[in-house]
Amino acid sequence: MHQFPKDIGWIEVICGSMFSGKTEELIRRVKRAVYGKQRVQVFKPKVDDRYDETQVVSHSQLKLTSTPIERAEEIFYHLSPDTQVVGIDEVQFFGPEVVQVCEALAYRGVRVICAGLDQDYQGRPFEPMPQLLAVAEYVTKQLAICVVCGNPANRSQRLVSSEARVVVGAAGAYEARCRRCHLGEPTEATPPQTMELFD
Ligand SMILES: Nc1ncnc2c1ncn2[C@@H]1O[C@H](COP(=O)(O)OP(=O)(O)O)[C@@H](O)[C@H]1O
Ligand SMILES: Cc1cn([C@H]2C[C@H](O)[C@@H](COP(=O)(O)O)O2)c(=O)[nH]c1=O
Ligand SMILES: [Zn+2]
Repeated sequence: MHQFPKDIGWIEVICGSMFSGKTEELIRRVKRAVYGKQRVQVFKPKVDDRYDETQVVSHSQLKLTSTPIERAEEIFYHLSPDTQVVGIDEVQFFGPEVVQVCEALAYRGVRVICAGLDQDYQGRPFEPMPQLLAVAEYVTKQLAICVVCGNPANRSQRLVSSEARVVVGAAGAYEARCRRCHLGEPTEATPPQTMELFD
C-alpha cells in the first residue's frame, strides 16, 4: 500500500485563561487524530498534579493518558520514531527551551498541539507562551465566562494569597474573569450561584 510522505509538521497553540476550554480542545483534537489512525503521544509537566499525576484532566473531567515530564527536552527520550502527533498540556510550565523542542518536532514532520495559559494571574504574558505563539502556524484563543458579570473572560483571577507566578490549582484557587472584573492581586471568591440546574 502506498503511503504519501509527510515532509513537514506544524505547531498549533491553544491559549486562553483558565476554564476557557484549552484542555477540552486539546483532548478533542487528539481524539480526532486517533480516529484518523495517527500515532499520538501526549505530555504534561510533572508539576501539574492537581487532578492526576499522569493523566491530562479537564475541569469537566475529560481525561487523556499522558507522560509527565519535568523538562521539555525529555520529550525526545520518550518519543517513538513513528509518532505523528504530539500533544503538550500546560505548556506555560515549561522553560523557554519548549519553543525549540516544538520547532524541532515540527521540522521532523510532527504535528505539535500545545495548550497553555497566555496570561498569568496578574494579566502579564506567561512566558514561554508569547514566543511559542510567535512561531506557531495555528493559534486558537479560547475564552471562559466571567463569573462576576457573565461576559467573555480572558483572565484568571487568583483567589489564594501568593505572589509566586506558579501556584498550581483549580476552582477554589482561581476563577475566570473578564478584563473589567479582573484584579491584578489575589481576592475573595465570587459567591456561588444557587440555581439548581444540574444534579
Ligand atoms: N467560568 C467558566 N467559564 C467556562 N467554563 C467553565 C467555567 N468554570 C468552569 N468551567 C468548566 O471548565 C471547562 C473547561 O475546562 P478545561 O478544558 O480544563 O479548561 P482550561 O484547560 O482552559 O482551564 C468548561 O467546559 C466548563 O465545564
Ligand atoms: C493564572 C495562573 C495559573 N497558574 C496555574 C493554575 C493551574 O494549575 C494552571 C492552569 O491550568 P488550566 O488548565 O489553564 O486551568 O496554572 C499559575 O501557576 N500561575 C498563574 O498565574
Ligand atoms: Zn466580568
